[in-house]
Amino acid sequence: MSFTELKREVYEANMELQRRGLVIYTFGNVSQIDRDKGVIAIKPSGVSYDQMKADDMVIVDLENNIVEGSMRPSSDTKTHVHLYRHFDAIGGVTHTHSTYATAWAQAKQSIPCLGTTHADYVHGDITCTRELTDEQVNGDYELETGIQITDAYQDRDPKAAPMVIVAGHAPFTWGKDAAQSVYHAALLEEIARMAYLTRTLDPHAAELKKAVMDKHYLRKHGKNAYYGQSK
Ligand SMILES: O=C(CO)[C@@H](O)[C@@H](O)COP(=O)(O)O
Repeated sequence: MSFTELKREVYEANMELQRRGLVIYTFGNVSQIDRDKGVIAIKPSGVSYDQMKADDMVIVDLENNIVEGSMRPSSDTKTHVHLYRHFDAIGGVTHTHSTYATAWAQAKQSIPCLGTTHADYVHGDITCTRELTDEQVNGDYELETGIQITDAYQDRDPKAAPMVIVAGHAPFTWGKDAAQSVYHAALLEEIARMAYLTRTLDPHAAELKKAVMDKHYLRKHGKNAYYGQSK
C-alpha cells in the first residue's frame, strides 16, 4: 500500500469517529500500520476533524521517528506504536474519550460481562488497567500508557478482547485495520452505556453465566469463525 493510500484509510477511519459521535473537537486518534514498510499513519496532534485532510496524516516509523508529514503526530503515538510492537496480529488502533467508556475508566472499574451484547464481541470483562505511578507519569508517559495496556494482556489474547479502558484516562481499541478498530470503539461505547444503565437499575446485577457467554462469543469467534467476521 502506498503512503497516500495508507493516509486515506486512516483519515477515513478518523472521520468515522466523529460521524459516530465518539469524539468532539480534537479528542481521539486513529492509526494503521503497514508492517511490510514498518510504518504507521496516524492523526496529527491537535487538529480538529472539521479542518483535517487526508494528506495531514503523519507517517511514523516503529522508533517513533517522523517519516513523512508536516505536522506533529498525535501525542498518543508512542502508545499506538507500543501496541503494534506487542500485539503482532493487529493492524489498527483507536483512542477516544467516548463518554460511557471513559466514565468506567475514571471510576477505575472494569466493565463486567452483563449480557449477550457484550459477549458477542468480547470474551470476559473489558479490563480497566492498573494506574501509573508518579515516576511513570513523569517518565515516558505515552510509552508507559502502552505498557499499562499490554501488562493487562499478559494472560489474554488481544483478539478475544479488542478493547481496554485505561484507569483515569480513556479507552483504546484495536482491530485488523483502522476501520475495524473504530468499529470496536463504537461497540465499546454502546456496551459501556448498557452496563452503566444495567448497574444503575440494579447495582447487584449479576454477570452473564459463563456457559451463555461462551456460547455467544464462540459462535461468532470460535473455530469456525474468523477474526473480523463481525464487520
Ligand atoms: O488522551 C488525550 C487527552 O487526554 C489525547 O488523546 C487527546 O488530547 C488527543 O491528542 P492528540 O490531538 O491526538 O495529540
